[in-house]
Amino acid sequence: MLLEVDGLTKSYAGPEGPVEVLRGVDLALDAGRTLALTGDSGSGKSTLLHLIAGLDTAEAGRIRLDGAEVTALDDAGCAALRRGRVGIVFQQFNLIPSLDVAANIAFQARLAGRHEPERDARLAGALGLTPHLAKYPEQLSGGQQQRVAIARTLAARPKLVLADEPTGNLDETTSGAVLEEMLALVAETGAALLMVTHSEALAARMERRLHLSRGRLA
Ligand SMILES: Nc1ncnc2c1ncn2[C@@H]1O[C@H](COP(=O)(O)OP(=O)(O)OP(=O)(O)O)[C@@H](O)[C@H]1O
Repeated sequence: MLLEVDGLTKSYAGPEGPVEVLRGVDLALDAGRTLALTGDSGSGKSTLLHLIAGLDTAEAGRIRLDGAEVTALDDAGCAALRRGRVGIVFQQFNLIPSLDVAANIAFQARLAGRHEPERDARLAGALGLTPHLAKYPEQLSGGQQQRVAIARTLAARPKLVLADEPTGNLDETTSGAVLEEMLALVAETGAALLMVTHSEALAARMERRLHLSRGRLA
């Protein structure tokens, strides 16, 4: 199993004491599989993705990813895991302002030691970024920046893609292209895809769907 989550619990401080957002979440995802994660706004979907990526810590429970115990790693260990094996497409694009689009797309693949210029070029073409390769992030629209962030993640060929509403700012045609590229990565490399989405059409393209409600997945 590529990803196993057992009994994950997470609370945040609220005005009247801790509020439990996740109350014992269990999840298993195998390599080469796709899973849609749905749930109302504020149900804890982003929180779960952050915990899996090792960007935040849980109070209880266990996350195992590709043989590593994420919940037992320190910050440096989590960073190394993300660099090598996990691709993150979150709502903050985190592009590097001093690098042009081409260098932003190549950045993570270079860090992971897996840079292939032909792959970058193909992704840029598929996501409509070829005319923008020499531009800087500040010269792009929100949707263009989002596509650069997606291309950067897919260029690095991670074993697990964690995507939080990856097509939120995109029109239907571009959303379709993004989904096709994510599914192509799954088909080519056996990556697993865990996608948070409010879109019925996107969720329907995933093999499985889980709904987060009252702190639990069903
Ligand atoms: N750093 C934080 N401190 C306190 N509360 C937080 C924090 N982050 C999230 N929360 C709360 O935890 C709950 C879950 O938030 P989360 O962002 O995981 O929801 P979500 O399902 O991803 O929502 P959306 O679909 O609107 O993006 C919300 O009630 C939110 O207010």
